[in-house]
Amino acid sequence: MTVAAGKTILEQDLSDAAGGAGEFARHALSLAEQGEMFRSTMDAAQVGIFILQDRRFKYANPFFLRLFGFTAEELVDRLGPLDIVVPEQHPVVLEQMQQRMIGVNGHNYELTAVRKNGSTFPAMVRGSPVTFGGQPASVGTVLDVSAQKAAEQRIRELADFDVLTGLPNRRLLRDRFAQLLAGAERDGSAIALIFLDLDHFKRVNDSLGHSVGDDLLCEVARRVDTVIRRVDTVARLGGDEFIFALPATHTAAATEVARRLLEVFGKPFAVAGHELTVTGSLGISVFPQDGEDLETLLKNADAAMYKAKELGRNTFQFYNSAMNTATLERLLMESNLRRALIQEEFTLFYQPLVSLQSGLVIGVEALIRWQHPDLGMIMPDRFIHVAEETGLINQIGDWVLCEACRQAQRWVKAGLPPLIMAVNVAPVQFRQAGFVEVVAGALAASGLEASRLELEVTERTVMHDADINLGTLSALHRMGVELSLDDFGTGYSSLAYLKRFPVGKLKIDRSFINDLETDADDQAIASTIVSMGRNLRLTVLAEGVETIEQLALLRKMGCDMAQGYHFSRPLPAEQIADLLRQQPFMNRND
Ligand SMILES: Nc1nc2c(ncn2[C@@H]2O[C@@H]3COP(=O)(O)O[C@H]4[C@@H](O)[C@H](n5cnc6c(=O)[nH]c(N)nc65)O[C@@H]4COP(=O)(O)O[C@H]3[C@H]2O)c(=O)[nH]1
Repeated sequence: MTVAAGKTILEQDLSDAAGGAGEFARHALSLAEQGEMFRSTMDAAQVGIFILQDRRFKYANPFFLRLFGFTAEELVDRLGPLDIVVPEQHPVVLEQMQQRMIGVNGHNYELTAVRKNGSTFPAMVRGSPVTFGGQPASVGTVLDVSAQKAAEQRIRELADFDVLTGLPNRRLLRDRFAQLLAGAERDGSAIALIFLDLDHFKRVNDSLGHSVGDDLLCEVARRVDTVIRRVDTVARLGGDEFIFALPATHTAAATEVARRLLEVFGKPFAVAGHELTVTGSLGISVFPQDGEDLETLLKNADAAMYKAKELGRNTFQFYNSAMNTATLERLLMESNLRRALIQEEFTLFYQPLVSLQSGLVIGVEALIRWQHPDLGMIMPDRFIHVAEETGLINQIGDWVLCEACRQAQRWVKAGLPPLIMAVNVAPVQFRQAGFVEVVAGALAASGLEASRLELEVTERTVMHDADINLGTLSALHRMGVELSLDDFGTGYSSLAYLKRFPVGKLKIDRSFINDLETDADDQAIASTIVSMGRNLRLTVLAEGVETIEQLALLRKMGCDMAQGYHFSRPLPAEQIADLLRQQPFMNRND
């Protein structure tokens, strides 16, 4: 059987339907016209479309045949999905076929497809169960996603490595450290973290110029890399700061590595015709006694490094608890936070979200502030993590949601145009039981339409336990609430989950916008995210836009929206109202 098989099945199906219902005569189109319409649609479709029955292709449209390099005669009734997918993925394909047989709808999934000539490509496939001739069958689509995968890979590479030295950057360090931590927790071993800061590096930059400074950093990176083991990670945090993460390393072994690192600086560096003598100061913290997560260990290693500088530089110090009073500070903060909730010390500021097409403010992001009676305004970076660690974030987050929804309605009542209200949702809050109900409650109490609420979650939040989160995201999506991915580019940046999760907006992380004018890699990342978003029909917003040059570049890339100090800092509700009254308040591309 050939492509004609497709006709047979379709026609039979149509006449079954017509005979059964006795309605077909009333339809405007004849059977022949319907058949014609089917064929021309299939011929023109820019996606591979196939029909499967009994594990064999019964039909494939021209796009599909071109994609795989088969003729209809070679494929139809002769081959099945297992013949065009790499063997390792046969179990997945079999399971999917089984699901379609029992009538379960599929979602997008990725496969490595094999063409007739043996070459492979990443394919995005989706199937739906149907019945043909009274027998179960499935109809599916397939797309070649090589270009998107290449873009994803490029984003990840650019996002994970320091461009100057090629060493892992902070993001990759965070990922690697999470793995080390899981291992150390499993087998009860220690991890040492060494913070290296070059002594008087600024003098090199100031006296010999940045390019000599850069060359020196590369040379240092090369040398220190020779001192550590393969299992160790050295990362550059930026400037002249390097971090070493050493698994299974107790104090004695860490001392040994620190000595070797100091020796690295024993010989002068030959850089751009100069002989430079540089030394370094090292601070060391050890998991678990000096901290149980990367941030704490980094902070403590940093404190120890400062101590080493105080002691005359070119030496190392281990962290001890007297070096900072972080724990005490945290305890204080926790009880303070509880009181702040009761005494209503929190307030929301709002930062405009601007459409780059119209120049209008079409939404705001709610950002929490803590108006402390003695300390004044405290920014969220100082207390949100404590709230997350202690679970208080649920109550704080619920308050933020309700207040933000209420405020959005207050502006409408004051005669201002309706805005999108974007609210940050912390991972713990997102995963709490009943979160969907909390959102529904906030909407009902305020009267805000669901479509005007946008919840901002980070990539890491949704990827953690993706299946459970998919349930929550889908429930919110069904309610009509918009979902946006915050800090995009710093996590997984994966097409597969973007397609899977009902997300409507990507927010390009501020770290890619900071140096947009000068950093070609950041430009590549931002424009890749913009085009990825466009392909997936997602709105893309750039965070942290501070200059007109950044704005111009983003416009050129086709970015939809932006947010940042260039337009406005986060403001109290009344000032936002003033600003909205001046709309169109900015077409600041001049
Ligand atoms: N340098 C620079 N910064 C800019 C610019 N434009 C905006 N920002 C700052 O970037 C942050 C944007 O919010 P975010 O990435 O969601 O990051 C937020 C968010 O992760 C968290 N946060 C704030 N409010 C809440 C909240 O109600 N709930 C939760 N869970 N987290 C919140 O705290 C973070 C920091 O908030 P803020 O300090 O208000 O800092 C805000 C904002 O003031 C710019 O042009 N340049």
